Amino acid sequence: MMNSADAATGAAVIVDDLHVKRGGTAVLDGLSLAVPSGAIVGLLGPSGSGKTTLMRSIVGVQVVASGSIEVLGLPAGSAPLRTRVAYVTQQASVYDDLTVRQNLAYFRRVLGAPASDVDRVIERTDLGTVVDRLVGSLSGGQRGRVSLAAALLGEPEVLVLDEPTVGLDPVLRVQLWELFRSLADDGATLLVSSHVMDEAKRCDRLLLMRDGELLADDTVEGLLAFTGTDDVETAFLRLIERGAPDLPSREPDRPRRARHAAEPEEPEHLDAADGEVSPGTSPGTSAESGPEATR
Ligand SMILES: Nc1ncnc2c1ncn2[C@@H]1O[C@H](COP(=O)(O)OP(=O)(O)OP(=O)(O)O)[C@@H](O)[C@H]1O
Repeated sequence: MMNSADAATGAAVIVDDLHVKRGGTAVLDGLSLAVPSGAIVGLLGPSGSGKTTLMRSIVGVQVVASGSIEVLGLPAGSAPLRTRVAYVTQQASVYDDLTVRQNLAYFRRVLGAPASDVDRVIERTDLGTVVDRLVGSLSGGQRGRVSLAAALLGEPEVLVLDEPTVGLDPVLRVQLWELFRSLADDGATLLVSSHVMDEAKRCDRLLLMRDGELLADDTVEGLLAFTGTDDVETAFLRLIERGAPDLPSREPDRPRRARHAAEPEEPEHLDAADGEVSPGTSPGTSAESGPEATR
């Protein structure tokens, strides 16, 4: 099986031996992985397994203790990536007192995207019937789509989406996954987190996480074959029973570091509580309180 983490070419994101502490506790402890270009990669794992922390690290809004993260060949969070990487957080934080169109027009200007982009993303996210409504009057699912629309402004090459389908009905979930697929078909790379294991089958590759560790980095078919199971949920349980991590796809010359080896000291520049990076890397982008479309 291919180990995407080691395929230096064709990877949009390469994470190597990443250590992150939050609240003084090791949350990611030596994580290495890669996200292939033009693919939809599902980031799955139970609540608290570190999915959001990994995504925050990849978009450059999380202080990391050690390790490296390369996005499109550049260090995560570096200035040239601001218009090339979009981040949609779990919490919608578009402006409630502006209409859909006003929100998108605002973010469009901040990003320096072409004016025609507003209509393009409205159409792509199927928001045409609510463009003149205040965002505060929309349903949760609609607000989420406004966030996604904002993230699509400027046609970012990498989209990092934190649980974008939470709270959506099955029809909307299917529509959203169809949109993700069309974005990938157009060449975008998508990293999409989810609790919902049955969404895994819509992904080109899966990263299964538990307790800040990677249990698997494989295709759905590869994962099912390796675990001898029929569905991803059972495969996940099987990996836990087997005492994973023992990644099937990892190459022998890249041994996985022992879980508690080389625990780094917390760097001096970490914020006291959490290791948040200050806002300011992109328009309205604080780590957890800014607009969810973060560049
Ligand atoms: N601001 C914070 N301060 C301290 N610890 C935090 C903070 N945010 C998250 N953590 C801890 O980091 C760990 C990983 O959290 P994270 O949000 O990355 O997990 P997750 O897999 O995204 O969870 P969920 O699916 O519930 O969103 C958890 O143990 C969590 O309690």
